[in-house]
Amino acid sequence: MSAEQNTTTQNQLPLLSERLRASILPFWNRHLEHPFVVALGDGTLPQEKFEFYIRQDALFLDELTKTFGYAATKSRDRTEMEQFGKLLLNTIQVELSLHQQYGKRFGLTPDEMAATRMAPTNYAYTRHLLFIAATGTLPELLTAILPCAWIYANVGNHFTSQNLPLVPDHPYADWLSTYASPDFDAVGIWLRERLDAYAAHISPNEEARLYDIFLTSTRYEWLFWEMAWKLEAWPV
Ligand SMILES: Cc1ncc(CN)c(N)n1
Repeated sequence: MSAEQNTTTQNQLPLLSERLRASILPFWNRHLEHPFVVALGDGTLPQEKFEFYIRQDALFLDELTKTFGYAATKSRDRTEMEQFGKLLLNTIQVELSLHQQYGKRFGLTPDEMAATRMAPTNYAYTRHLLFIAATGTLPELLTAILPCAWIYANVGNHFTSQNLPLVPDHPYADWLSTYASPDFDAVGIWLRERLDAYAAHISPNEEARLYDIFLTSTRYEWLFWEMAWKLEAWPV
């Protein structure tokens, strides 16, 4: 089956997830061009910036984990509930533990990691996700968290498999290979499948809201790189 047939069925519109991504396409590749991401990929990112990112991201992942818990409460399908449970555990066991390993490598104690305060962008992004998780519909929630999985898989794959061979002793190889792994790719694919499965039951008003949510999460993902690049702090 060709890539085109894969995302569309004959004589039909592209799938909802593809339409959402098409709507933000001008922003999509800007993630790969962000100086934080470029330096992460070629291994030149100063440790201070990566450490800042890791500390913030550990706090982010605590909140992302909760969105999977909310998702399970909004589902009526046992297989889906089970998968949300797995995603919740996976976020803690794979992603958070990766961050803790980096923390250890940088000489940070778990207490120091936990004492980190959320920077403004991280706080705002996680409030956006938690608000939708708590008050939105399941398709809204899936749409809000989809850029997290999709963009990170895109970044991981960009710097590993096809495009740039990693330099020897790349300091962030573990991070890149986690997000380039087929297991992580599968998270985004599954979220897209679920969202596309709900698409037939979504009203035009609801669909317009999904575009807005998807754009907001995508913008916050970009702002998160920016936050770490600039070591963002509360101005007052
Ligand atoms: C900010 C952010 N977005 C997404 C991911 C990938 N779960 C992450 N670790 N951090």
